[in-house]
Amino acid sequence: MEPSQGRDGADTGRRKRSKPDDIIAKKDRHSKRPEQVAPVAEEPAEEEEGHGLERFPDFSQEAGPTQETMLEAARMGIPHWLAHPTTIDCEAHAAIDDARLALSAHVRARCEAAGIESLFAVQAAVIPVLRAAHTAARLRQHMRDLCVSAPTGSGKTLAFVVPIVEQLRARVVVRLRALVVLPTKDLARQVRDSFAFFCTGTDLRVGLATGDASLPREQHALVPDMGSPLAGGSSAVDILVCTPGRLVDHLASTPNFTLQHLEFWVMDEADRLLGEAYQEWLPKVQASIEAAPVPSLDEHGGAIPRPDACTRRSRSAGLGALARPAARVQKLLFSATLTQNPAKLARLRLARPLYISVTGKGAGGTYAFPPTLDEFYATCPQDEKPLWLIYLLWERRIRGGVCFTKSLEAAHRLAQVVQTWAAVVPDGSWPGEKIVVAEYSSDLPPAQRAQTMRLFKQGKISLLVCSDLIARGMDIDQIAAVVNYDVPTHMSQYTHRVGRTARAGRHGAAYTLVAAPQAFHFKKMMKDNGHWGGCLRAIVPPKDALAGLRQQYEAALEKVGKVYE
Ligand SMILES: Nc1ncnc2c1ncn2[C@@H]1O[C@H](COP(=O)(O)OP(=O)(O)OP(=O)(O)O)[C@@H](O)[C@H]1O
Repeated sequence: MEPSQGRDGADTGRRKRSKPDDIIAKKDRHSKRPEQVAPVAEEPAEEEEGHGLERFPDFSQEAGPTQETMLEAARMGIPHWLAHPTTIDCEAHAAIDDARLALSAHVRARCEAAGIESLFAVQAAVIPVLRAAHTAARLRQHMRDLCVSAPTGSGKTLAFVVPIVEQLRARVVVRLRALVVLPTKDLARQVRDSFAFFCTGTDLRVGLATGDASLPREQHALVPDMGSPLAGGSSAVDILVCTPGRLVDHLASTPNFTLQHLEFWVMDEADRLLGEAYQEWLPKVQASIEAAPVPSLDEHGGAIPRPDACTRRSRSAGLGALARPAARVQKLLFSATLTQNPAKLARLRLARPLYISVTGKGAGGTYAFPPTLDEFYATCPQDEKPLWLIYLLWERRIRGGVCFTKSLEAAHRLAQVVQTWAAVVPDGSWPGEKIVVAEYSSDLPPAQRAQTMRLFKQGKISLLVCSDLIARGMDIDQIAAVVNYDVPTHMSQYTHRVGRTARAGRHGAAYTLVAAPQAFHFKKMMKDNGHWGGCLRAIVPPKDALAGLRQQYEAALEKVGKVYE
């Protein structure tokens, strides 16, 4: 039966067939995988926030905190600043030439080159704070650390890229002054590209340390002089974008690599960075920033600071009466799902922190979503989920879709089933163009991953099936829809996954397939986070709507089943 016929045609009954779960969730032993390569870090299972001390009182954004919720926050040990965010309306854009932003002609020209007509709410809120802090900080030690929470796709990257470039543009000597840490290589590359774009036309140099290149190569790219120890270190870059593990490698083994000149320390996807040890990166970076520079020895063996040691932070340590108070590194945390765990934030020793929270759809709950996102869910039998995915592809005309599964293995097998199904659908029977499905996972060779992404961006792939590799932070314009094939285990995972679409004011749709055993958990998770009711709409296919798709689906299932026999 053709899919198009089947929509109104009758089902001829179900043949005996392999259960899709047996195929999709089977162990790896029969897997016909390409050559194994070192995997890229997958997004680990998110740690659930919201138990005991970690649970944040639910403040209504409109009404503001009541006396009761304030008391509750105090009782739970939540600091005042965390319980009282500065709330920004997501519609509060600002014109590029708005005087509060004080943007230079250079940055305005780069915005124009990027097609940016106005600044998004998070940018309009954060840029003036950072600009003012750095002008005033030279006179007064009043710089505040920032924690910024804003919906996915709301433009958080430029909220730190623009002010950092503005601040460093006028520097004379190259020093490592801005450190930007991200949890994965792909995200680090993406942010490096944003810096590179805004630094074009300036002398500023941007470095990347993710482990993509060998350690010696990275060392030479970052530190021009590794010969003898220099009190002030040595740097070939002003801005370093890195992953935490590689940063620790450089701190441990790159001569003259130093953080003593830092002015900005950005943690993007901060909740993920704070949620994992990454070789104890956090205390190591803190120790390195706070360490006094190593004095050089003069010819008489006395310790004197070499001229380069007169850094902002070493002045107070080395120059006695001439000492000025040490400048501080400004810490900037960004995430769509910023941790509200006071214990985790306390590890950062934030100074006079300011918490900026940009609203979105679902304001009032802990998580905010892009206002341009439409969310749906469909309750279906566990062993028919692939068929329901095919139904969504067909009925919702999903093109430029990303489908998230719970594991690499599940992604691999699901991709095989849907690919095989697409191949058995006779030409002409599918409304619109041919469906092309591809797998995108961390255990594919990097070249194959890059090629798949290229084809997806060119619109030659209709659906990418993947695990959580690109669930967080990845900014891909072409994603028009997200499918949660497996229900996310935590609300933050749901937020990041669905946030791959509906970015930068574009429309997008998110679909979640909820198998009966997960229905209770899914509904509870949504309700507990104030994201039920009008937020999601149920998809209920008309009777027999799936019948017409079943024949080819079962044929595909059987074919794939044979591979694993
Ligand atoms: N002012 C602007 N005008 C138009 N487009 C913008 C503007 N600012 C950012 N963008 C675009 O919006 C998209 C999303 O931005 P960005 O990746 O910074 O989002 P994000 O808030 O970091 O999302 P996530 O939480 O998912 O990481 C990017 O493609 C970016 O180029």
